[in-house]
Amino acid sequence: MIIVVDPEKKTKIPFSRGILTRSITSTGVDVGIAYSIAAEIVKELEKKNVKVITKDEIRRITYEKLLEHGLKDAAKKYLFWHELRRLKYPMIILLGGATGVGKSTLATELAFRLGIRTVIGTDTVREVMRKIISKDLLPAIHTSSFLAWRELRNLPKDVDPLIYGFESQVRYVTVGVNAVVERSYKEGFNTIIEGIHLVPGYVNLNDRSFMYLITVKNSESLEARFHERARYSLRPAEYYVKNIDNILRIQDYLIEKAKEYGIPIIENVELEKSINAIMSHLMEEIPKRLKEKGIKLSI
Ligand SMILES: Nc1ncnc2c1ncn2[C@@H]1O[C@H](COP(=O)(O)OP(=O)(O)O)[C@@H](O)[C@H]1O
Ligand SMILES: O=C(O)[C@@H](COP(=O)(O)O)OP(=O)(O)O
Repeated sequence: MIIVVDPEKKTKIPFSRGILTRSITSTGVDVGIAYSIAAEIVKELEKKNVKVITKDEIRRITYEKLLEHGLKDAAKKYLFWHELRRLKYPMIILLGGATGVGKSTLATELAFRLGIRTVIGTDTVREVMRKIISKDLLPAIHTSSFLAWRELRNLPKDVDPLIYGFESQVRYVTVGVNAVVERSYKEGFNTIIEGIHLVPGYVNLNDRSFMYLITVKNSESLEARFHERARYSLRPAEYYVKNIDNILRIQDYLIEKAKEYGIPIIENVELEKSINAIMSHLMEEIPKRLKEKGIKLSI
């Protein structure tokens, strides 16, 4: 067995091909190729009868192996994400977007790539609030975001009822969402929060938060997602398809807010491309924020 030591942190753990595969996958390399590169590295270490190795040595070997395989961009990303972990720079990534666009799917994949253990959905925050605050007290949170308008009485004359109702649910749920953001920031957790309630201008951003608006191209692709999701969840496609026009009107409103607040908009056509777009943006943005704090990445 090969033992991985970290003299700085005084840790000793058995070498895991799975851990190395995941850190290579975080660069966007296909998991199958990442696994075979990890296997190649293990084989070479065993051939040299290596018993103990440091994390820095693994990093160097992996970086060189990626270059050997012609994966120059992946090699650069590999060093970047490791440097970030060494710096202990906890990120709060926020994925907003209309119902069904792919937020939770992206959140799960991004968490895997970046080794982030905390993923929270705003619909979970809403569920907790529903338990605490009764429907009689706060009807707007006890229904879907795109139906909140139906629970309100005496709406002002000059407003769009759909957006007014949506904003009322967002305003209430954001109280809980901001509490999650604050705790993640204070505790220094890497966290991904995803949900319809992440609306630019409502959620409090900070120097370590990165918000993205996830969108779909059109009604047809959104409807396909509702049917796809219904295959493995109890959320019936019909319920969402029936409200698809209002859901897309909310998407138009979210796009306007994203433009107003300079939030990157990711049209979620292919999962891989969306993930790479978010990770590339993070790789550009994080060094800028670190530089503002006088910290230069050593890569
Ligand atoms: N880029 C994509 N291409 C195709 N299907 C996708 C993509 N992203 C998500 N999906 C599918 O669309 C459905 C809705 O995705 P989900 O993540 O549940 O949306 P949300 O969390 O935004 O409501 C899921 O079945 C998911 O597999
Ligand atoms: O309120 C809403 O629009 C959706 C948001 O969930 P996502 O589809 O965005 O995950 O929750 P629902 O009422 O379907 O439980």
